[in-house]
Amino acid sequence: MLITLEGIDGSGKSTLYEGLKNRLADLNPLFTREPGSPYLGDAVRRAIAADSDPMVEAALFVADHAVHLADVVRPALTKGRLVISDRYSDSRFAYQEVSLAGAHPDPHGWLEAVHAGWSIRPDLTILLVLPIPVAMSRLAGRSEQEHFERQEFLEHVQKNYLARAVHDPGRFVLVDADRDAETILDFVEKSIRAAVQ
Ligand SMILES: Nc1ncnc2c1ncn2[C@@H]1O[C@H](COP(=O)(O)OP(=O)(O)OP(=O)(O)O)[C@@H](O)[C@H]1O
Ligand SMILES: Cc1cn([C@H]2C[C@H](O)[C@@H](COP(=O)(O)O)O2)c(=O)[nH]c1=O
Repeated sequence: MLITLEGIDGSGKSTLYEGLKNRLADLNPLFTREPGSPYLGDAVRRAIAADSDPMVEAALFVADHAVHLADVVRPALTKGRLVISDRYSDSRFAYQEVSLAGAHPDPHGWLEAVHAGWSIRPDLTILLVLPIPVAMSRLAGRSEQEHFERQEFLEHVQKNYLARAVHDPGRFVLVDADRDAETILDFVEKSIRAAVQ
């Protein structure tokens, strides 16, 4: 089973991901993330830091996904492992539909086409939803700000995530991320345990 954690920057995904490692240890999940595939993850992070051309960045995210699927996700799923990924293809649809606006005539169509036929659909997607001002105040403490971490940009990204959830309600679990980390962890742990049974 493939479970993904999604949400805007600052929504608390990494905090949740780390917490789930302890909570779900008995299920022996494979914890993984995007971007960050073997041998391409660093290139993607350098491209983000360098504020690259949006199409270059989008192509790198897709390439990172391809390596992640081929070398990490698919082999684990084939062995029957539970896979939990911090970010996955919904990040592309939420972020690159915004970043590619103006750079490509049909960002959504391109993203659909480039994933069709080979990418693996998650069984369950945990979407952390957070008011943008709260996310911005959480991100303000960071020493390095990425170019995606702007209020207007993140507003669009969160709208895209919510639209995807509306179109695929059976896959998405929406989580109010404006609560304390322990409460969120309790709720998500229960949702995942219910899904794997
Ligand atoms: N439930 C919470 N309540 C208050 N602060 C939180 C909560 N969860 C995380 N934080 C804090 O918010 C900041 C961002 O959290 P975190 O790094 O987990 O977010 P993220 O979604 O992984 O962000 P990014 O995608 O940009 O890496 C951190 O300083 C973290 O300690
Ligand atoms: C997978 C993926 C990620 N992004 C963006 C989202 C974040 O701003 C950065 C890095 O992710 P992290 O969770 O903060 O480490 O990249 C994206 O735009 N498109 C993607 O496909």
